[in-house]
Amino acid sequence: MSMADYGKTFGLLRTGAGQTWTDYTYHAFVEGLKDGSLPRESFLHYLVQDYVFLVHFARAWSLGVVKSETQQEMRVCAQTVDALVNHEMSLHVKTCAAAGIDESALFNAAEADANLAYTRYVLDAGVQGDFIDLIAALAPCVMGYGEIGVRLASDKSADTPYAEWIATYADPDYQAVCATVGEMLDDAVARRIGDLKISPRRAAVQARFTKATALEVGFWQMGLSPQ
Ligand SMILES: Cc1ncc(C[n+]2csc(CCO)c2C)c(N)n1
Repeated sequence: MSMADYGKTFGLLRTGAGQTWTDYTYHAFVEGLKDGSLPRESFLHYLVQDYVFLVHFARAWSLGVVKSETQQEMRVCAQTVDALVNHEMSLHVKTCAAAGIDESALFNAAEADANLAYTRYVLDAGVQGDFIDLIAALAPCVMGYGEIGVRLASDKSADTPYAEWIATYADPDYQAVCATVGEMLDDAVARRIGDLKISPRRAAVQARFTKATALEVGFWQMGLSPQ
């Protein structure tokens, strides 16, 4: 198993999520990206939904700016908003354009229920809770794709048309984003909670993380069945 070090808090939450983490990072959609067996139609359906997802995730990371209590937190959240809006979404735009789907069609795409459930769950975690509640719900998305990218890129036997997608998340720049978010999560926990392992908040923080992980599973599942 690829085990990049994304911090102590992430490690604790990842272990705590148990089988749900494996269901997410070894989902049939992911294995289809790895060996190239994922139908193009499913990939495009996923990409269109993922564009809408990223719009709402940019809103959630913007809420992170609002909930920040340190300059480091504000900087990381603001940088993530920039990365999402000005960089990550361009892969989607480029790939979809090649398939004849333009950006306004992406922006106005009808949201699948699994997509709506996930993004609004994360936004609500931030509205209802503090910075930790929000980041615990955001972490599975960031680190999960980091783990998936590294594992899929290390399989040299794979001949897949999804190599560019894999390379995006295996890229050292993206791995650095995961490490930075992991460090910020550790610092945020130290500042507000102390030792999460013995904190009365542990169960609630774990629940946020595990629910967001389960919603990632639902998102892959949605990607497998184009409407
Ligand atoms: C369903 C779904 N989950 C996670 C990601 C990956 N991702 C979303 S926001 C973000 C942080 C900024 O780069 C990353 C890595 C995705 N694209 N789609």
